[in-house]
Amino acid sequence: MEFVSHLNDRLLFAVPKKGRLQQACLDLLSGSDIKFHRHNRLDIALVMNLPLALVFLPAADIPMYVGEGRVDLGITGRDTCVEHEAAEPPTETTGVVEIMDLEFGKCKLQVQVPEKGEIQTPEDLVGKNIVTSFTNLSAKYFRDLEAKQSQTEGQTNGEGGHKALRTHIKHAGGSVEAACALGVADGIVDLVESGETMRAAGLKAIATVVESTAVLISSKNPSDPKLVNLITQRIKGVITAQKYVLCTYNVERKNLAAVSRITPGKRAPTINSLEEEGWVAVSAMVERSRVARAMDELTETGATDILVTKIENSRSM
Ligand SMILES: Nc1ncnc2c1ncn2[C@@H]1O[C@H](COP(=O)(O)OP(=O)(O)OP(=O)(O)O)[C@@H](O)[C@H]1O
Ligand SMILES: O=P(O)(O)OC[C@H]1O[C@H](OP(=O)(O)OP(=O)(O)O)[C@H](O)[C@@H]1O
Repeated sequence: MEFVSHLNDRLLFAVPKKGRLQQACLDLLSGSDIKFHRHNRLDIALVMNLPLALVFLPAADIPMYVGEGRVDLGITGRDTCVEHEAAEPPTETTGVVEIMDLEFGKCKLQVQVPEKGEIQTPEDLVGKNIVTSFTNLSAKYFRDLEAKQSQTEGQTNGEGGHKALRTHIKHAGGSVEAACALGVADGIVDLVESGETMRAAGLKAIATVVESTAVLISSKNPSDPKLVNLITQRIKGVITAQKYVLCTYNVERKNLAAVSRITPGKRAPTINSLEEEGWVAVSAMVERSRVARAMDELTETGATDILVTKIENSRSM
């Protein structure tokens, strides 16, 4: 394909082609001024203002491409990275490097069983049927559990070899929560965020295998480390801008110590003197999630003219 010849000098950056992480990823790219035009049905897009190409791939496949060094950078869930690394026998991978937690796509990979059944603990599932999209992590989880059980029962692994897994791990590509009701599983290992899907299927969680958020990952030896660093700094700036707001207010100098405790800033608040004797103007970054409370406390402490402004973008070390 003629298009592919344009990729030679470009850093390849994989982003989810659909699903839960995609919109937040596109917002991050847009906030980082990574401009691209994606042709209809094409999974590769050349970036117009950087020597970069975006590759749109299923989130679960991204660690494989990055781990094998075929793609330099990627955004996906941490769950998919640990699933890739848990392959047994190990796949051909040099491993992925987690550069940054992106703080969205928060979920847990959990062992779930029917709410009204006999199974109460993960140990009760040993030797039974498990359905999951995360077969590597589930096999590892139950292998460890079986090893622990054997130890307490005083059994050994024989001649140093891997003992065969007694728990049956079966793969399903989606709608995993239906597996117990359909009689193919005694338990499942699947992602939970709000818990709505789990409860609707009459299931409950009995253990957590992995906690996950979206992460920025790179291969061990990216083709252009300087560009990787530039993109990392831009993305970090966008995430900080999303997380913080800028709070400015006026306060009497005598109350400065008290208000600085309420809005300590990321490093320290910026203080400017006002024309009015004894008064100062303060500006500080405040986490968006606690700004309303901070404004209440500032008012109680005598601050006035409190303004909160959205941060468009940011950059710091
Ligand atoms: N309910 C959820 N809440 C938050 N993050 C989630 C949730 N489900 C999945 N994720 C995250 O998003 C990643 C992609 O999952 P998603 O279900 O969107 O994949 P997909 O590519 O659409 O595949 P599928 O076709 O299997 O659904 C997961 O690996 C996980 O990190
Ligand atoms: O705890 P909740 O907020 O309900 O979210 C959990 C659900 O989200 C994911 O599935 P998704 O909806 O992406 O579709 P899938 O089942 O096809 O993977 C996951 O596999 C669960 O089914």
